[in-house]
Amino acid sequence: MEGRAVLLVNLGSPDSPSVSDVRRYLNQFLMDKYVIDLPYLLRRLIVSCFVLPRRPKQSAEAYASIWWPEGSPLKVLTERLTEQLANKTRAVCVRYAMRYGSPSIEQELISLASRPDVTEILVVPLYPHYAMSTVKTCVVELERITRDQDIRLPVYVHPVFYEDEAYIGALYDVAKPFLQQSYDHLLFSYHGVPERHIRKDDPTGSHCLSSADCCQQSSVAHLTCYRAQVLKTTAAFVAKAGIEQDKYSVAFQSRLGKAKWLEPYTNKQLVSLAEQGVKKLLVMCPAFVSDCLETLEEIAIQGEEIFKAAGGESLTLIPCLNDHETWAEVLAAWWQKSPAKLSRIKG
Ligand SMILES: C=CC1=C(C)c2cc3[nH]c(cc4nc(cc5[nH]c(cc1n2)c(C)c5CCC(=O)O)C(CCC(=O)O)=C4C)c(C)c3C=C
Ligand SMILES: [Fe+2]
Ligand SMILES: [Fe+2]
Repeated sequence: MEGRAVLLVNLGSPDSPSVSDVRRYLNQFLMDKYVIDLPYLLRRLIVSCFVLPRRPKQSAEAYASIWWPEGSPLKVLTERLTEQLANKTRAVCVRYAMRYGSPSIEQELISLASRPDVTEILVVPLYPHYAMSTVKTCVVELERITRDQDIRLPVYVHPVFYEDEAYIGALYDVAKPFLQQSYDHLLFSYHGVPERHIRKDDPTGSHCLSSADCCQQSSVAHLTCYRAQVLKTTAAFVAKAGIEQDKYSVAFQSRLGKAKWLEPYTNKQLVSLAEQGVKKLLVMCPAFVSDCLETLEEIAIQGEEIFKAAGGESLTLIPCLNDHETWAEVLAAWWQKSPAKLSRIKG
């Protein structure tokens, strides 16, 4: 692996919680055709007329409530993970980039490719599960950059790792101290996606979301089915942690717009759990590798309010993998993976 550099890629955050920075970030994010997958003019209309007039102010307030003195939690945690990984590998260089905002993938890829000691680059998208709005957009962006910038050295992408034993082990290491305390229920809250995204990516054209148990049947469609993959993460985690079937459930958060997203929705599930008599609730969010607005604000602040208003007593958020030592060790083992287990970007 001599000459291999590593680039960790996360989603991104605004530069600051000011309304103008949040507006710029939301515009870049939501104008991505893999996030709002509509024809350009319709997407432009929706983003400009329905999202940008009001959402930046609301989101800026939410960001301000979780912002750290060093910056956005997602960005600071990705930076700390990068440092940990650099200390644990012999990679010539370990850097991070953000799909939206800064530092951009383009800037970091150009900088790595221009170093004489770098002979190949391993990109690790920090998403355990495939989704067009996360992994696909990242791969398409890498293809564009290598083509436009004429990057000739091999650029490899690490595959999704939703049921990788080491990843599940790291999730368990982080969660163990919380699971050892008394709790009534564990909720797995995954970022949602529109159902349309899942159907669009289904290579069979007919399997995904065709029945309530389609994700339990074996199908080639699961290579790109976000729902099947998050259910596999959940199953692997509860098997590892020995959690009984009546003590956990799965829900999907962060819905935007009027389209149907994966169900059940987290906010409704929080009310339903409280109404069923759950008092002490644990929530973990394995779709996020780093704590961010969606965990620290949507779950730990808003989610707690919803749960308590419906009769629950406490909601405890289990942190994401962040810069946990075990997670950095898992990544340190992955950096040496042979090209046969990675996919190469076609420039
Ligand atoms: C159509 C809209 C969106 C899709 C689809 C979507 C998928 C998706 N997102 C993440 C991870 C994160 N999303 C975050 C914030 C965020 N997401 C959307 C919209 C969609 N996401 C918006 C508009 C925002 C911005 C905040 C807001 O205004 O609500 C974040 C947090 C970033 C941070 O700065 O902390 C993450 C992380 C995944 C994994 C995913 C699909 C599986
Ligand atoms: Fe999102
Ligand atoms: Fe499926």
